[in-house]
Amino acid sequence: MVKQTIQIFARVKPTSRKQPQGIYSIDEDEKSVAALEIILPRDLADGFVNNKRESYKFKFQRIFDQESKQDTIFEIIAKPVAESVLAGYNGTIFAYGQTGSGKTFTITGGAERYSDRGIIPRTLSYIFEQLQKDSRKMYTTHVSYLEIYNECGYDLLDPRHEASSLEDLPKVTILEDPDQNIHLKNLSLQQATTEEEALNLLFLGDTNRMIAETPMNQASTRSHCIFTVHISSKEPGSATVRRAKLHLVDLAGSERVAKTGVGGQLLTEAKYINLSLHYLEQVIIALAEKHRSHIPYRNSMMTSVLRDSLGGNCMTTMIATLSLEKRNIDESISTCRFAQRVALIKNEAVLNEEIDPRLVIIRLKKEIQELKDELAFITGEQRTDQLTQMELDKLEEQITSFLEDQDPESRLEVGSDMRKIHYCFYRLKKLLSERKIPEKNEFSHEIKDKDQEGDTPLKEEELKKLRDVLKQRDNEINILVNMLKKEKKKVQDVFNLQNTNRGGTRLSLSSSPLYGGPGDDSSKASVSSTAKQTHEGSSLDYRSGFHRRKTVKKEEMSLGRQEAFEIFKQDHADNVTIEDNKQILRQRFSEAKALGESINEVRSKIGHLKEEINQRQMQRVALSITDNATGDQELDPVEEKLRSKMEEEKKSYKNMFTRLKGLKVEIEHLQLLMEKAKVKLKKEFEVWWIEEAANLQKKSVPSNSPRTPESPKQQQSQSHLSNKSELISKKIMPSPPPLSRLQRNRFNNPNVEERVLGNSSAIPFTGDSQTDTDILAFIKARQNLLQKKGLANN
Ligand SMILES: Nc1ncnc2c1ncn2[C@@H]1O[C@H](COP(=O)(O)OP(=O)(O)OP(=O)(O)O)[C@@H](O)[C@H]1O
Repeated sequence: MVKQTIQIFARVKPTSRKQPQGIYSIDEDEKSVAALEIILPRDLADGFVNNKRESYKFKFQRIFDQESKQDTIFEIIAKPVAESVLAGYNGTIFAYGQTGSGKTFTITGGAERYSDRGIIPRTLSYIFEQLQKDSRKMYTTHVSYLEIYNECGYDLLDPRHEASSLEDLPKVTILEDPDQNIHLKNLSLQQATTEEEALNLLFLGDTNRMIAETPMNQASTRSHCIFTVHISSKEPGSATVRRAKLHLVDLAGSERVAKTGVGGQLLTEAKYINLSLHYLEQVIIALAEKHRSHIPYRNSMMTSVLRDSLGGNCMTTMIATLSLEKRNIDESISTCRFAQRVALIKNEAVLNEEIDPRLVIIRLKKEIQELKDELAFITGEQRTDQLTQMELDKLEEQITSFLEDQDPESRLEVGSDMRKIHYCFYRLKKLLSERKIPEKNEFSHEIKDKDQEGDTPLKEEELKKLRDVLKQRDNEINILVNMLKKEKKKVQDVFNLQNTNRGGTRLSLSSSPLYGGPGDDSSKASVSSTAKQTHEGSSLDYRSGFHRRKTVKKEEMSLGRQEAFEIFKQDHADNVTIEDNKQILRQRFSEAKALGESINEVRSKIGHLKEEINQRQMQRVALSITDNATGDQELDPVEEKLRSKMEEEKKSYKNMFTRLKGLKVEIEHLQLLMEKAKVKLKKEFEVWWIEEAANLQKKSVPSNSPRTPESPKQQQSQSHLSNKSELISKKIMPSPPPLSRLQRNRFNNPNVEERVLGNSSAIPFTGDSQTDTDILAFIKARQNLLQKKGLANN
């Protein structure tokens, strides 16, 4: 057991504007702790933060200033936690801080550069690297990704859904068993056998999170996210399984509602966030108090899920993310105060070891078989599990005559065959429960084994010993089978619930020590084959899910919108990122290609050198035979030279190979970043498109002025355009934009068409109000863009 207080670290986000001098200072001199001093600017010191204090000092394990890079954060904060998870302890790293202070950047990473990878991808990379190195154990790794928004949990790794809103994602609920273990119903657990698979899952979850958020609901700001890596390990042949979980938590923005000054839906969200963070604070206060027996974990979903991470069996680390700009000073001080309280909490992490009941059963069964064989050898009888019909009939006769025998001393003699003994007990019990045994025959006397008196003492003793062992083993098996049944029932219950809820089958997570988690073959065996298929199917699905999404979206986009999309994306910051990353990718690809070629060259050089050395050796042997010389022990300088050259080539081969491996990971990561940026770009375009259409509508509707009659020339030109427009509109607008019904109704208003028609005779119309509205929206949007870029005619 490791007793440890929660480790607290602080990270200061770089400021975009020039930081006023002396707003904070870091003192690293003190032993094993660092102090962060926040110095209030003069104009704030008398203000709302606190009465006239000028500076605040907070202690942390370490403070990372604005210059700190992601690799340092990983090395110092996350690596030790990952190491303890690999050793079998649970671990949690959570980021806490106000919106925009860098929580997501720290936990997941930035979306632009490979070097901005956050704790999750770096930890996955480290974990898989370590697992690969350790061949002494068998490891199984699974991941899950949970989002908590307004007190509801959502599974971000559901491969069966194309989420377009949060409600599309499977809802995760909390179940608590009688032993107070938390089970997350509906949270899928996806197996990841490589770093690449795990990263794909992370990106799938992030994309689902991004797709599901609306402008009103910036999910990243207003929701809590928990990415969990589950590792189980076992040495071959051992019955002990170690399980550990690593929670990587990105909490919602911690700012107070009063300051944000929000209303409506945002206020509701803010209340939920503040409430759940308030409950988190309450849990932390309660844990920090000595002799406090009740800890209010159940108040919110987040504290329930993180129960083990706070005051439980876990090594926990908190990162306080701080934005030390003047306007954020008060929030930063709150964050630091919160961290100081968290630092008081003690956790007791224990190794999560358990016996694999499946293996114990196999061992016991083997032992039983051996005992049976031994018994058969001694008794000279070969037994099967079942009694034959003849044996059963004979036993029935014996039982009847035993029950009918008036002699109280009479005995039921069935020998030492446990199957017969069990059968007799079974029959007697049945008869007793059916009350078919006459009062006087009730066997209240002890059954004594006097009948064996004639046997030799050695045989009798041996038989008795064997019988005892058998009985003991039977008992053990019964206990284990019951344990398995209980587990199977738990899993089955969850499946049944899920089937009822969603018409599908999913796995459930549990924090119970016996839970059928990753790598637990026993639980897998107990899961129905349908469930297994679903699980296997899903882990395949997610790999294609991320890429499938983009194809679907592309097909949906009409040519007109595609044109608008092309213009839209030209200036978009994400497009710049995509283009930059494309550039980097090209470079990396060509570097990888060149490296591949060099590796091949070096490989063939090594081959040649080997051959040369062989030939040299053969020559020397041949020479020594022809010259009849014995001095072949001498070192051959030529061979030595060849050898050292070969060593050099091998070294460079190894270096190049390591670099190539690194390049592969970087290329994959960049590809995923680009994919994510593209999805985001498209999503933003859709929002913008709808907004443009709505703006156009707003401008058009209020006009009630009668239309000026058109001149015959106008009418002529219009009808001409109208005919032509059918072709054009078909060409550029095959599908309507995804407008809401409300918006569609608004657009269907003939006034709009008429008004704009009256104003812009050059616009092609189709006669179909929906398509015409699309055309108008498109043209207007294009004009706006061109105006922004200074390319408009007027
Ligand atoms: N240490 C850092 N270095 C460079 N950029 C950073 C750093 N921290 C944050 N950023 C940038 O600041 C912006 C806001 O950061 P981020 O999204 O991580 O904040 P957050 O605390 O997660 O906010 P929210 O509560 O809204 O999720 C992002 O554009 C991010 O890239």
